Amino acid sequence: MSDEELNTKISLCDALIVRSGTNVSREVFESSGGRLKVVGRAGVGIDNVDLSAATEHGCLVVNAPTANTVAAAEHGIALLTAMARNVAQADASIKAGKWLRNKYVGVSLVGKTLAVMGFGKVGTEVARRAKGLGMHIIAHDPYAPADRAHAIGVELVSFDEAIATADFISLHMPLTPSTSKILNDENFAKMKKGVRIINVARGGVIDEDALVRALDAGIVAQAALDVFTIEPPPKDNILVNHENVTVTPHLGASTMEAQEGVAIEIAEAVVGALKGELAATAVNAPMVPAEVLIELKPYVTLAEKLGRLAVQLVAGGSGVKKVKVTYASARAPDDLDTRLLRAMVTKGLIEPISSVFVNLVNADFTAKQRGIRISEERIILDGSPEKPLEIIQVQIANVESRFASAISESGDIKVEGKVKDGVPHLTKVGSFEVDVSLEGNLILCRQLDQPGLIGSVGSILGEENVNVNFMSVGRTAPRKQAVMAIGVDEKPSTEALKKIGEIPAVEEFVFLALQLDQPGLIGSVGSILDEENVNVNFMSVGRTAPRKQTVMAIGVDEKPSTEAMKKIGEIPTVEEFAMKSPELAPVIMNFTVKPAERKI
Ligand SMILES: NC(=O)C1=CN([C@@H]2O[C@H](COP(=O)(O)OP(=O)(O)OC[C@H]3O[C@@H](n4cnc5c(N)ncnc54)[C@H](O)[C@@H]3O)[C@@H](O)[C@H]2O)C=CC1
Ligand SMILES: O=C(O)C(=O)COP(=O)(O)O
Repeated sequence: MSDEELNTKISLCDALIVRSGTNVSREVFESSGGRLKVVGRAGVGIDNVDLSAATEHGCLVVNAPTANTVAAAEHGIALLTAMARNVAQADASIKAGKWLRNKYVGVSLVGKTLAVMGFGKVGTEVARRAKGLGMHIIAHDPYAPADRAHAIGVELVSFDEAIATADFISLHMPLTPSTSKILNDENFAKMKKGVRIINVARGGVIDEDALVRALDAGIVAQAALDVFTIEPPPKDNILVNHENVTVTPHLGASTMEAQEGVAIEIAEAVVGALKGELAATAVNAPMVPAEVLIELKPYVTLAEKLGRLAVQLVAGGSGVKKVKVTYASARAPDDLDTRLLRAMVTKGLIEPISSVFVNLVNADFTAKQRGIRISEERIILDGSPEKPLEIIQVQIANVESRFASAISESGDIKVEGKVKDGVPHLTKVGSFEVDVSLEGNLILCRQLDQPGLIGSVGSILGEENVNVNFMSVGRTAPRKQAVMAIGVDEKPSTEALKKIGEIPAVEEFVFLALQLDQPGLIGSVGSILDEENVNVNFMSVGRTAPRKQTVMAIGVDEKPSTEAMKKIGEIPTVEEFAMKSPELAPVIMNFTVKPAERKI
């Protein structure tokens, strides 16, 4: 596809898998209209993917970092040996009808010094193989641990020492702003006369014009290049046509084995990412191992809900700028990765007040863009660190609240929660202790503590058919002020909320939506049938738990058209459905709908 074609078609895609030849630019993310969720790079180098744009759009980027390592290293060795013995040039001359034994006298490798620049995966494998050829290996890598190098008999040296002492220099660092054109006129001048250069990393790490000058001046005797600043290079490229340069068209990863390996590695990573799993090879998001993720799952939900709750307590007009998240845990700080939790608090804080989609990838970016500063604090508890966390607390500073009781002694909006039996609970609002599971929506209500109040609120909600799933009252002292937290499945009508506000003992109250509204399933099915003039004579919904899976049974007088059935099947929340033949009518339907567990 051309760039234009990719930009046009990308809005139809949830995922994109590329090699180095596709430029995944900012325009690609912008053209995707938010649909693109993951970019998979079937290889190592991600310099062809605009990572900042991906991050800003909440699009995960994953790569396949290991499956082509050996292929790239083998190609590096192939270029090294081919260059030293003029294999490519000699081959071309013979095919041109010549027999030039004197012209193509080579150099030996044994005993020569090879500088491996970038001692990562490929660099290490090149070093191992070159040792087998009897070469002396030095390496330069500012981030590689010296003991890993020592373990395979390689000495880590400074950049200047590496380039000044080497007979051969092999490049294996990524292309970044700090490695761009790192081999330039100044550095070629420091090299041993007659040095030979191999590049299977990225063309951009060499200043190609400077390399031509160094070749012409005899500083560099030969170069072998698999990669170029512009790929494919223009036909009249001086470097490509230079006598002393051996070139291949970016073949480092191109073996049958490596391509099969990266294909599998990237397919698994992309499928995992689309299922919402965190990829182990994520490039622009924290990598969280699967076992940590399982353990943190309920805390992740708690963090998001606390953020969602806290921001809805902020009075309109007061901007959220400073947020503090406090984690109380018996675990040592480096034993608890809070990046995921912080990202989820951010998601909870931002989503109710904007249309931005926030995920682990763009949480920090989005917060920064909106000028929200999120700081974190740890409280180390005594005791056994079986649970990763005891308490998560979210505080919003310098704001007014719609619910004055949410303001703590320190003047901040403060909410606190715990995970109990795997379920997130709200345990504190301001300085009031409460205990309410954060499964549905929430009504917070401050009242004078007096008998009969719970009953009044309960019956207003009951009349409205609003299911109360949890209720908890925390008070400062008996018959003084109390905060009542009521968990409700549905949003009560404005009328019902007004009635609650009118109960004389209620001093203030607030309704907080903790989950995004789901599309009305009953309404969707109903209107499809209505359009078709199909009379619905019965409808019943039974569910296992609020907002979980539901089975809906619909009695209809007429048989809906195939078209209508198809439309029902296409409603996104419908997982499966079937129609019993109307010929079997009358059908006696028996439903056993378990009442939702009530605490009052
Ligand atoms: N020609 C081809 O087909 C292939 C090319 N590659 C390229 O090879 C390079 C290396 O890949 P891997 O070894 O898998 O990556 P890697 O991430 O394992 O290793 C890169 C190493 O470079 C080091 N490094 C970073 N900045 C440096 C600097 N300024 N000076 C020296 N070292 C520095 C890093 O610390 C790291 O150890 C990448 O550029 C990659 O894109 C990889 C596979 C195939
Ligand atoms: O993995 C890399 O970094 C490579 O350079 C391989 O690129 P390719 O997938 O062969 O276009």
